[in-house]
Amino acid sequence: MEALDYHAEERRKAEFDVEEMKIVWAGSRQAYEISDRVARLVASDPVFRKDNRTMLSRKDLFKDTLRKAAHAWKRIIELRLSDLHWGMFIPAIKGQGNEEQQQKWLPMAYKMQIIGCYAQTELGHGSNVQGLETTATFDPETDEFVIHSPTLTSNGQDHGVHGFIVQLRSLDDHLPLPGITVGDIGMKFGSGAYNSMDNGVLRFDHVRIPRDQMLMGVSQVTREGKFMQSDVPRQLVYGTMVYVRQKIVADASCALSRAVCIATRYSAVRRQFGSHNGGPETQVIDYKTQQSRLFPLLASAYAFRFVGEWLKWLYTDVTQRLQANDFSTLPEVHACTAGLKSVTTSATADAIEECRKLCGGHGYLSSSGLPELFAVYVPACTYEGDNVVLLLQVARFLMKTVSQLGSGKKPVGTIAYMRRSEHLLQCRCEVERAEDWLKPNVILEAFEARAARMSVTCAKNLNNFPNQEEGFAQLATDLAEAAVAHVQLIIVSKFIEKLQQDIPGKGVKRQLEILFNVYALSLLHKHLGDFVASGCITPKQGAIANEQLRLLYSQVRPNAIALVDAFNYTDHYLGSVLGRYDGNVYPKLYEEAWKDPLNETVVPDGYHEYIRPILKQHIRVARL
Ligand SMILES: Cc1cc2nc3c(=O)[nH]c(=O)nc-3n(C[C@H](O)[C@H](O)[C@H](O)COP(=O)(O)OP(=O)(O)OC[C@H]3O[C@@H](n4cnc5c(N)ncnc54)[C@H](O)[C@@H]3O)c2cc1C
Repeated sequence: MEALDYHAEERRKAEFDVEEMKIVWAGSRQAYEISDRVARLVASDPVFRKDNRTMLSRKDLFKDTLRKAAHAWKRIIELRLSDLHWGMFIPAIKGQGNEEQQQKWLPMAYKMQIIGCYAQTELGHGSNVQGLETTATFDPETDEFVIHSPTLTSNGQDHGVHGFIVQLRSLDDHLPLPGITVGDIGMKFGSGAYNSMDNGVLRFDHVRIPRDQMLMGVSQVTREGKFMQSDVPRQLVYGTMVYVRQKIVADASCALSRAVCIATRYSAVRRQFGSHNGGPETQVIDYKTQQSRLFPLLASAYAFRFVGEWLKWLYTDVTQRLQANDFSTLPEVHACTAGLKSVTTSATADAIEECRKLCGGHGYLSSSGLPELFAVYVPACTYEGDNVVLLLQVARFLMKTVSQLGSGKKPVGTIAYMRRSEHLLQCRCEVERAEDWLKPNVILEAFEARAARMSVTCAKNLNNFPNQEEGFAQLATDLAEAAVAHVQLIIVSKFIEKLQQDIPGKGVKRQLEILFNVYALSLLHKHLGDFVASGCITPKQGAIANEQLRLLYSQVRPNAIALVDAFNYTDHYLGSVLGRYDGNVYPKLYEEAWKDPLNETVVPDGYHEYIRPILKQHIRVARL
């Protein structure tokens, strides 16, 4: 019997080759084949079952996650799959360790003979790394460091923040070693999500480690206790930073596309109002308000995917330059990756919540998959640099660039547009009709002009303060907004570069052009105040952009289901009744409800104890 597909009609409407779009989304045919194979392997393996997660206690959830991780590791070895992406421990050794240390620690870490974490944040300090209080004091008599928290002892000299490898637990019985207090920080946001793992709480009480366990890639302490910078330039650590941020941006496109896939499929199944003569009600995806909330998110998922792809290239480029002792692009790369981390993660966190609302009341059910996705995703706005703190770093870079404009120092890479600041500060947008807003060069210039003008205005306003730091503190909000404008320009320009490539497949490029226009014009609409206030466009041109956006939504509509099918997500990966590939939502929602332990008895536990006595009592009306 042929399987039911409630989305079949939607899929027939698609105007492009979905299989080809899957390859564009994955980045290459090979990447597509690998991700498809791994996703199917995981989906068909009962150990990776996840439909019961929200019913498990914290301890069972944690243990179940360990079981899955161990099984995943076993399967990776059995099937000879290549590297997993390791979060922070391995990148820290790679980025901060010297060659000898890398040779010693990395093979063990890759084989999981040692499992590490990255412990930097303290209760008192996260963003302000210089404010960390744990100390490492060198003892020349024993050739050891004494690691201690909080600050009690010191040799009187502060040499800044450095990485150390400290063994926390015994490799035999997993007990914490002497002087180490280690545990879990406590229950975290949401059910499932980060509660499936332990985020550590850790204290050191005069813990001694050999001197060579200080990560000595960029600075070192000699046998005599002399602190020295190594010959290797400090900037080398930036390679690791670009790698980690590139991964975070790629994760943003995954989380966002996952939420959008659920909301789009459900919006095509869900019907409300509009029935004529007993006919079917309107699919909610046909409401313009639904489209104007959903389609920009769909377009953002593609935009983040492409900028993430470009970041992979940037990582290779930076690595090659660093090896050749060329540090010229580092400030720009640092600002660009910090900004992209901030903007893509904030947008994704907001988008997941919007997708929950787009699914109405059912979006609030755990079985929609959205609550856990939200809980898992939102800390990305905080870890690896708080998003606001990162934007302010970008703003500092922008202010420096503006201040150097007259000096002959040419801005490079993603800030190269500032070379044309004279033009961008006075150019006029030439849009007269709605279709003028479809031209990539028109959009690009509007975004460049907005970013340049906001930065230059901030730089001018800073001069009104007695000193730069005071100005920076007072104007922080404007500066963060200027940084957002700069980063959105980067995303828009990388989408344009993607469209300039050869993209095969019937109708594929056309769909991407439509999505590009939706992405850029919806941003323009959202930030209309910036564009108009900085004089980049007139209010009328803003209204015309909105008109064009409405037309674009109608073009996305018939392709919406196919555009989310192109993500190639298995039902197992989505973990959502609402986002099922076949759209068979209602019977499955009903089935899910009966799995809840509350439904194990028809009379809930607690009724006889608490509710019945109230119902059966003779209520005495008291006179006050
Ligand atoms: C799920 C999760 C996993 C984590 N994993 C790790 C890990 O493995 N290892 C590790 O070491 N740490 C980890 N962390 C900690 C994380 O890196 C820090 O929480 C993060 O760097 C933010 O620092 P903070 O907590 O000090 O925030 P704060 O800096 O205290 O932020 C509080 C508020 O102050 C604002 N703020 C701070 N400074 C400024 C400023 N200069 N100007 C304007 N506003 C400012 C922020 O925007 C924010 O709104 C993890 C955190 C989470 C949530």
